[in-house]
Amino acid sequence: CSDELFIRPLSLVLSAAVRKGITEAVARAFKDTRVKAVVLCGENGKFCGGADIREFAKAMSGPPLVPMIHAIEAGEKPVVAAIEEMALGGGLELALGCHYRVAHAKARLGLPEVTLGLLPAAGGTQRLPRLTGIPAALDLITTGRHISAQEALKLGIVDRVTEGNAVEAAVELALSVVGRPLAPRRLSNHATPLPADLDGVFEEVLVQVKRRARGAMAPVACAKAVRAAAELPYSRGLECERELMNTLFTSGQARALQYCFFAQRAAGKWSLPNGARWDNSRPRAVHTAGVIGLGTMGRGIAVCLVKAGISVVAVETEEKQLDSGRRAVRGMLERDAKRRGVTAPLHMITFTLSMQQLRDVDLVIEAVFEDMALKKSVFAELSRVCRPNALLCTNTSGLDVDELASVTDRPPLVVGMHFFAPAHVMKLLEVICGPRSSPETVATAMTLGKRLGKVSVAVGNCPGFVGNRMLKLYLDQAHFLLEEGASPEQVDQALEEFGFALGIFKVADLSGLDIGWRVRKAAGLIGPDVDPKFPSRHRQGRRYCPLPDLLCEQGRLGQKSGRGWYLYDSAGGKEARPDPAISSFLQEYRLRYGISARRITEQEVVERCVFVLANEGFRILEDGMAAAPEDIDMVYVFGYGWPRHRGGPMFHAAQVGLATVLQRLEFYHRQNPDIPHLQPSTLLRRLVGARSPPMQQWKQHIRSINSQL
Ligand SMILES: CCCCCCCC/C=C\C/C=C/C(=O)SCCNC(=O)CCNC(=O)[C@H](O)C(C)(C)COP(=O)(O)OP(=O)(O)OC[C@H]1O[C@@H](n2cnc3c(N)ncnc32)[C@H](O)[C@@H]1OP(=O)(O)O
Repeated sequence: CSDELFIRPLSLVLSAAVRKGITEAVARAFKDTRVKAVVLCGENGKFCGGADIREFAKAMSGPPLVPMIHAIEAGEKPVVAAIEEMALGGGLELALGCHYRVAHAKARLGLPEVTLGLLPAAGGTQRLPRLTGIPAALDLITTGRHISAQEALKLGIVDRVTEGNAVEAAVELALSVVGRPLAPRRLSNHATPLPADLDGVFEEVLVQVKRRARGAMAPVACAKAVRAAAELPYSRGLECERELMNTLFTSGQARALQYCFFAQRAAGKWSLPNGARWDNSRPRAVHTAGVIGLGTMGRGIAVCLVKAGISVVAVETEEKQLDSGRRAVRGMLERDAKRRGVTAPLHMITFTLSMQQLRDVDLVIEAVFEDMALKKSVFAELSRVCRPNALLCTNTSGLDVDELASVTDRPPLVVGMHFFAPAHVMKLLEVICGPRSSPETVATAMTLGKRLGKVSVAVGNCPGFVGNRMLKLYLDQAHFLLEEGASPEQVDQALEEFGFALGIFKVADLSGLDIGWRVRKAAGLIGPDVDPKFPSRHRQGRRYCPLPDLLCEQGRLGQKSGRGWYLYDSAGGKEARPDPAISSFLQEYRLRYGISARRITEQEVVERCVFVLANEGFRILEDGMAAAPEDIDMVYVFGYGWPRHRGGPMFHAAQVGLATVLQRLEFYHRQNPDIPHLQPSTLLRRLVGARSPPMQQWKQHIRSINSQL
């Protein structure tokens, strides 16, 4: 119309073309005497998802963001951002350069650059603190969390929130402010409001960020940039922001985190050998679900389902377990509802001792004890009870999904849904596609995972699937290192320095050492043929470490018994302390077997534990149990505490250099010829022979792809 001009970016992201479009249109609008005010909005009801991450890997082209935003802020006509759906990263920075901001009530705002190993380098670290003050800006910039429009209003980030049409509300606001002075609306002119204890605030944030993401550079750089906003004038703060960004931009960490962003999305695009794919297979609607077994896993799964709006029938076999399950699930739902200020949806879950109650559900997730015979009896019973088209899913962590399917009347409707403990918190869902799982079944499980807020990764049906198959070898290395002279705390410290949230022995104590003990018994590694007093260090033709079995025999089961690889204050205690008894136990063990302890370096701990993961990842690719290295990496990042800023074991191997990984594995294998998993995989050798092509080309080097997916 005659006195206003709409400028519409062309897409979700601030690509070079979009920046060009905005720069030119704003210049035109500022020049055009008929235009009194400008409203900036997005296409298709989405304001902006930020800079185009794909452009970061290319040479910079198109107008840069910083001067573009500066020109908007410096303009003599009011510019109002109409924020629909989202203003993220560079998108929010663009909005902060506008003189006013109107958001739709459902919009989300945030500066998630830190999650990509970067910082908001289009003036965001300088403008936001001037608007909200230091603590709120530090929180948003160092965590990257998204906030609602209501929270943004409270923080002063937006001027108005509307339930109606945000563009219309922005136009109304724009017209109402024509002629008002713009200088007070330019955030770069503002002085940053300072907290009384500036040093204290920053010290606390640095402690928090280091705890949250050990070894990650970006959160620390983000805090430094905000500090510049507290101490320097805007223009100097901007320089500091740029310098910090330069360092981050070229770092391996930023590359790894951006890789994770795309790998996470790629994992959703599954395909099966029969041609079924994410985009040609329709998932079933799931309104009601059954959960069988209310142990730790079943409880978490039931909570996830209810929170996603699915009615649940939860089944247990005995009154006592049912009661404690009911209390636990209700407690979790109530705490969650309290935190979110809503009513707990307790009416959506029924607790019962009768399998008959599952007759009408759309899908069942079995989460009973990890025992094939027990699971088979449950699946046979489900076949009898459930409607013929109900999906039957198992939360097994490693058993043969096809063997389970074979006892049912509907193998195509059977699929694995492997959740990770605690199931209502952990983001990973391994969807195990049995050879007979139908495309619709896989599509339903993958889509349900997404609906539950999980990162669903389709994997093949082999012992341990992807995650636990690799974990076993990682754990083996850690145990062998103890035999050779390391202590649990030394191994854990090296892994935590590498970036793992928790070292492997702390994780083992947390999960319970008896879990692996039971699995080893079932695999015939412990049994009547093994002398309990003097167990051999070789089983089934390879080196075996009986240390964890010996610990379990002493009743040291981890946190739950107050003692495991570490000592805890009490049963269930959380604070792990090194235990002198473990040190003597290891010394006696080495003495008994004639092992002379040697000094083990941090490098050896990390290389053996981490390279063995990647080595098995290559074998998994060769076996067709994962469709791509990205899938393996996402399993490790979202399910096993792998440090995101190192991309995943496969990405890390590529970063270190495949030739180096090969050479180090050969070295360790020469030292330990009885550990077959240190022997480099065929695919790794072939890739090195082909001069280490990029990850996207790895699959081309598998001789005969026998995809199980
Ligand atoms: C030497 C120094 C030089 C420095 C020069 C650089 C200056 C930089 C200045 C400023 C820094 C600003 C940085 C940024 O803005 S970084 C980006 C920040 N934004 C984000 O992190 C948001 C990322 N996106 C999301 O969170 C979500 O995608 C969403 C909320 C926007 C939408 O979610 P949803 O509807 O679930 O869709 P998908 O996630 O599936 O995404 C759809 C599709 O779009 C792709 N995509 C999304 N966001 C981006 C993006 N920012 N860049 C590129 N591509 C993006 C996504 O990958 C999907 O693609 P598909 O899989 O191919 O379908």
